[in-house]
Amino acid sequence: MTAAVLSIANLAISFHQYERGLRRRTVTPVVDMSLTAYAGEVLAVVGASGAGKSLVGLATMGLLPPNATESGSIRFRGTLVTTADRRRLAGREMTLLPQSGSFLDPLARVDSQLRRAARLAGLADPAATARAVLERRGLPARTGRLYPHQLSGGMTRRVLFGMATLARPALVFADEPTPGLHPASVAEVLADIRGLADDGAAVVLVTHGIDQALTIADRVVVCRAGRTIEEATPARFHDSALREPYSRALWQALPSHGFRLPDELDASEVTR
Ligand SMILES: Nc1ncnc2c1ncn2[C@@H]1O[C@H](COP(=O)(O)OP(=O)(O)OP(=O)(O)O)[C@@H](O)[C@H]1O
Ligand code: NI
Repeated sequence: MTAAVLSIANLAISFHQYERGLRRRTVTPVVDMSLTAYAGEVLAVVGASGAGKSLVGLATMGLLPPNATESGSIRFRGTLVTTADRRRLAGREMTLLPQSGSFLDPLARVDSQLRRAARLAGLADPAATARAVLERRGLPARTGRLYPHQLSGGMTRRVLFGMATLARPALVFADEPTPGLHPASVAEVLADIRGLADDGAAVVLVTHGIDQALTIADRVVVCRAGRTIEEATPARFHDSALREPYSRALWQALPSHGFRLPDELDASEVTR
């Protein structure tokens, strides 16, 4: 039986901002998002820039800024989790795999950051874990002595991947882990993500690379303007099976389909 690791239902996220003159303004970038990620599966989350995908990841990890309010529910392994619960789970039983190395501390060497992550995850021997992560990710031991700015793009992403997976989390929320990487590294990231799911984790993969996601995902959720509007399997992610015009437009805009954009959608909304 596959178990739901993450279940998000009707999530809405608003921000309260004070404008000049102390007038309060509320913006609601996430209106109604629902998704479920199962153990052993890759759930791809796609949609235009600004649709609210990253905010869902931050909310899942309990990392929304203090001026955010949230409604709806988030369950981890069937249990409703508050923001405090999520923070306790983050870094241990669920992790965020961020897009860029700016997530790393620029002033700390790689090995000390890996040790810190291992301590946070409650692992017994942080130093041994740090060494093992480098080896498992195919990085020479001396990588540990380097600072983030001394890493190449491919090395950075291996370190981030190693950091996000060192405690074998039940859930990995990968937020656009591939942009800026050359094709060989992209293939490696995707294979690694598939491997995490095959080892039993639930993986949420936020991506603009729909064509690549379709090759490794079990299901695809389409978001638009703060709502999840449709879910499909890769086999049914095509013109004639998708229900929503917007989802069909995403499919039509895939490079393999010649960037054919319908008139009612402009290119900036569909591609990036
Ligand atoms: N702290 C904040 N205060 C106010 N608005 C915010 C805040 N953080 C995010 N937003 C807004 O929420 C919207 C959704 O942002 P989010 O980063 O989740 O989009 P996304 O779908 O991940 O986009 P992309 O594909 O470009 O990464 C954006 O319009 C953004 O400006
Ligand atoms: Ni994002």
